[in-house]
Amino acid sequence: MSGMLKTSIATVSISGNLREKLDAIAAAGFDGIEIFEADFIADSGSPRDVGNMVRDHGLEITLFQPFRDFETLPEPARSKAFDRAERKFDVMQELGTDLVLVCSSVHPASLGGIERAAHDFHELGERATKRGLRVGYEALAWGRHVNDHRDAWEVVRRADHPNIGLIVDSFHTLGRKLDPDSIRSVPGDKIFFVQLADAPLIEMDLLYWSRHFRNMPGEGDLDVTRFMQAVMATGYDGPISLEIFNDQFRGGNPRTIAKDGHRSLVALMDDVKRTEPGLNVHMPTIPPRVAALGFSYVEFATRGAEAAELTANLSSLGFEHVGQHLSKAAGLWQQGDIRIVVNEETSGHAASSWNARGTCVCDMGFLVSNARSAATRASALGADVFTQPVGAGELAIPAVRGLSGSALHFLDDSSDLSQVWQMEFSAKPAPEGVGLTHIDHVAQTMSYEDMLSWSLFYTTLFDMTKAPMVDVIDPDGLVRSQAVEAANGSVRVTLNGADSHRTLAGTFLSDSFGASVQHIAFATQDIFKTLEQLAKRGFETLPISPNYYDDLAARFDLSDDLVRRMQARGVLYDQTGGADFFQAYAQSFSGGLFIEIVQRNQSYTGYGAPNAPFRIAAQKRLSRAKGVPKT
Ligand SMILES: O=C(O)c1ccc(O)c(O)c1
Ligand SMILES: [Mg+2]
Repeated sequence: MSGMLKTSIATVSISGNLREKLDAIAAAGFDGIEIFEADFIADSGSPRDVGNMVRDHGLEITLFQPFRDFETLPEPARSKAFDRAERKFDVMQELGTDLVLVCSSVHPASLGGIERAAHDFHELGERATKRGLRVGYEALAWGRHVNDHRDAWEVVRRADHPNIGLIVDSFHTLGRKLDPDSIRSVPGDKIFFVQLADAPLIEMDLLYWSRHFRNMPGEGDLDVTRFMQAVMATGYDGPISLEIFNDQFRGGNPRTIAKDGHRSLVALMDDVKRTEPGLNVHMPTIPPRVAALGFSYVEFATRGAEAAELTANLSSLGFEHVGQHLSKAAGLWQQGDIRIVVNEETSGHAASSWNARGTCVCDMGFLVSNARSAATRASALGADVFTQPVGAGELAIPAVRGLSGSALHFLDDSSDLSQVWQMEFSAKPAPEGVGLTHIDHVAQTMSYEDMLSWSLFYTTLFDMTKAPMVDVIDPDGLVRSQAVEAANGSVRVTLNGADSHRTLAGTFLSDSFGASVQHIAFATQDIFKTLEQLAKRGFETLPISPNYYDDLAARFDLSDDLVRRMQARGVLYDQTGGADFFQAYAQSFSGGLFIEIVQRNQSYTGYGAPNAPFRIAAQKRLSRAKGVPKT
């Protein structure tokens, strides 16, 4: 009987030289690799050396690939193809792997014909058997004659050879919109190998899409779970292997990409088990995705004058200092359900965050359905557990490392964790303040290439889904924004990816020495009432150009009075499907952090992206006027 399912990844999926790739793949927890011919040719070691190097990393070579343009050639090309195959067999034996992938021919001279192909594969099977090797046939979505896994299976079936089997690849099946359930009728022992990849739905040439835009299962839009359910239903028990051709990954950090890949496989197989419990999936059981019910708190690391500026800001926003930590230099500021911890410790996590990047969000607490399960699932998905010494009278709250090493704590109502505010801060009841009720969303700014990693992080750990990607137009460049959201919007995080240093997000990214929370949006039920009370406290909103309001009156059917009131308070407006959205901004503090105030009609699901160019222009105008360098 079989043991645990083996995980594998193709060496093309990540950057670096072969040794760097192997280090990253082994560290991420994979069992094996598909070795791409080019990776081994580029290495200076002999095939035997390369094989040993792979095994020294605790990895096995699950597949050698690709062997191209083999089947249905006329003579003399046909004989040459068999000669080429024999040379590859030599290499495989030296490397120490028994399975080769033959992808369907794109050769202009190939004749096609299922029976002719089956005949060629039968003969190849005979030759492979002499060497103790096996051959898998994969239909490329753009193959000249065979481009559908059902036809590849018919070739394999008719080849009728124990050493000839089928290789399925989720991209080729799902990318061509073929029904993955057609795989269910293939006998599991005739599927020799399974390759997995997702991809964003973009209309383009299949080959170009496949070679440049594949990504990890869960990072794209294909139903890889359904594909994998079909594969597992056949009784397949070979390796599950990622084969990701992606321009960005080729230049990315090999360790991050490998980790993301392993995370995607663990989450995928967990989804497969949960969606179709009857399947025999030999993977360790992990807790299900955790419901994210709200933000419990956001914690700033700060010090001295910046701390004074931050608390003055909070105070002008209607927050009150409701408690002080029993042993740490950390104050709790609250209004409604919004808790902000202001941490001025000179040692520990907050201190090192402040040392590295100045005033910043060093920690967030999510209220979840079950905090312990969240931590267990997070570790199973490869997150780094975060721990700090727990002082007398303090609770050990489970946590992992989030964006850029920041902490992400899990709290729930079902255990003593809900007592933390009383126990550690002797917190007074929260004031109503100016009517800010809860955190609507937190915006994390990162470099564009980190966006997939973090959306995968949130959507595999929590019961959260991705909203459609939005372009935020900055006067100096484009910022991509991807929101991840819990059902009914109880937790929303926007991931903003900058790739130019001249955008507001890009400037923040370099000034804050890495990815971090750039803004926090607080919700109110009545933005005008809230802003009126704030004005009395001397709070200043970001001034918006009068042109914006002329345009607004032209774009939407709004009363003159409403537009006038918006203009008076610097309120921006958006509407989708009849649902209103109002937003206003506070002036930035501490190197570009800022606060947003929103009033969201229940069914408005966006973030006011159409307003971003005007808001960003206003922020840049203001920082220039204040003489803040570089923006
Ligand atoms: O793009 C290709 O040529 C290619 C090669 C081998 C594969 O397994 C594949 O899915 C694609
Ligand atoms: Mg493939």
